Amino acid sequence: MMKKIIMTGGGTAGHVTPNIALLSSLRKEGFSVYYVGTKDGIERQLIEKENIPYYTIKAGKLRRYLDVKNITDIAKISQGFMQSLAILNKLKPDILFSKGGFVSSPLVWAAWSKRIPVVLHESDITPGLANKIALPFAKNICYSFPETIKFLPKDKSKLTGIPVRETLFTGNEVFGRKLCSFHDKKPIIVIIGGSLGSQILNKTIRQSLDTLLENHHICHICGQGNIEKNLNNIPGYKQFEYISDELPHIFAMANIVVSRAGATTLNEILALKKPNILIPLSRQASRGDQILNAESYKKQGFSYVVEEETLNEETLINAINHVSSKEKEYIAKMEASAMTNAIEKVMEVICHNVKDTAK
Ligand SMILES: CC(=O)N[C@H]1[C@@H](OP(=O)(O)OP(=O)(O)OC[C@H]2O[C@@H](n3ccc(=O)[nH]c3=O)[C@H](O)[C@@H]2O)O[C@H](CO)[C@@H](O)[C@@H]1O
Repeated sequence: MMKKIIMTGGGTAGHVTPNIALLSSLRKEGFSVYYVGTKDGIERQLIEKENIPYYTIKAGKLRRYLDVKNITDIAKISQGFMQSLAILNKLKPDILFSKGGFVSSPLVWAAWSKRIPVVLHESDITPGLANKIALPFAKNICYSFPETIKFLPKDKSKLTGIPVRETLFTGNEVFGRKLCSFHDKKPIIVIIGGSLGSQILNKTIRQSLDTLLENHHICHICGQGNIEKNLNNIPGYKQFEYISDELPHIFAMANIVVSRAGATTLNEILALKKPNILIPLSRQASRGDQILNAESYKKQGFSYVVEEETLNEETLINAINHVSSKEKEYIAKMEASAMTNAIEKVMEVICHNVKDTAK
């Protein structure tokens, strides 16, 4: 009989693309795959493109602080829980795989209440809130940085790394250059402000554009709604809101990647061995997970880090000059890093849990 897996995770693409990376292995193992996300979340468009049946539930934001919105969000979470139960009753999955994000919480609780095994995946050094509160309900937790184990129950956690989509390794530099109309051989800087774009990064890149364009082409992924129309026709500068299918070609042509320090993108940059500059999201805007991710990469010699508070034209240009001059050293460090084969390791955890229930 076909085994069934429900995957969940959303809010930002970093909670979705590792799930996509697992799809072909899951199918090879005989799983039929279903996805649960929100109606309007980025997960919907990313998953529907993969032809996976998609079910929606309501999600409420979990907060670490008091806010009047907590009341409406609790109502949404309760509704999400009831919807999750209905989906689980209908699909009767063998396992739930959760990448975290607010949408995952009601589903994790509902699966646990129905004794469906739950496997969590955590990408960051410190677990996100949704995963943190899900820990007692999980059979196993897959994690990505060795440092994370101190936040997790040791007996049921496994260091797997983050699955990377296989298509990312199939990029073609020439396609990438064509896509951006970069006709001469100047080195290319690709800017990725995380899956949602980054205002501060966008501002600094645009302020520094004249200087940057003297010696480079700039491909700027600036996030939904962030295209600056009056910069559209500048030769050597190409803006995108979000890139799906063409991302492999964009990565392939990049000489340097300037990026936020979301764990998924970091892991992809490392897998593709791209010299990089990281600008982690500040502690004011997050729990500080990106700062820790970036510090870890810096310590291992993979990345040059510029703190958001010190980011300006001068520090950006200095960083680019530094990384350009040490390109070979950075690549050598990344090449020497232990490749973890995350897909295989996560698949082992999933299959182990399904076998356990079949007994
Ligand atoms: C603001 C916020 O909450 N950020 C968190 C979010 O990051 P966020 O989801 O923004 O960023 P990540 O770097 O983790 O993942 C982005 C994913 O989207 C893909 N991509 C991006 C741009 C694009 O145009 N096309 C595309 O396919 C990347 O290749 C990557 O696979 O989840 C990460 C993983 O838990 C955390 O480390 C981040 O702190």
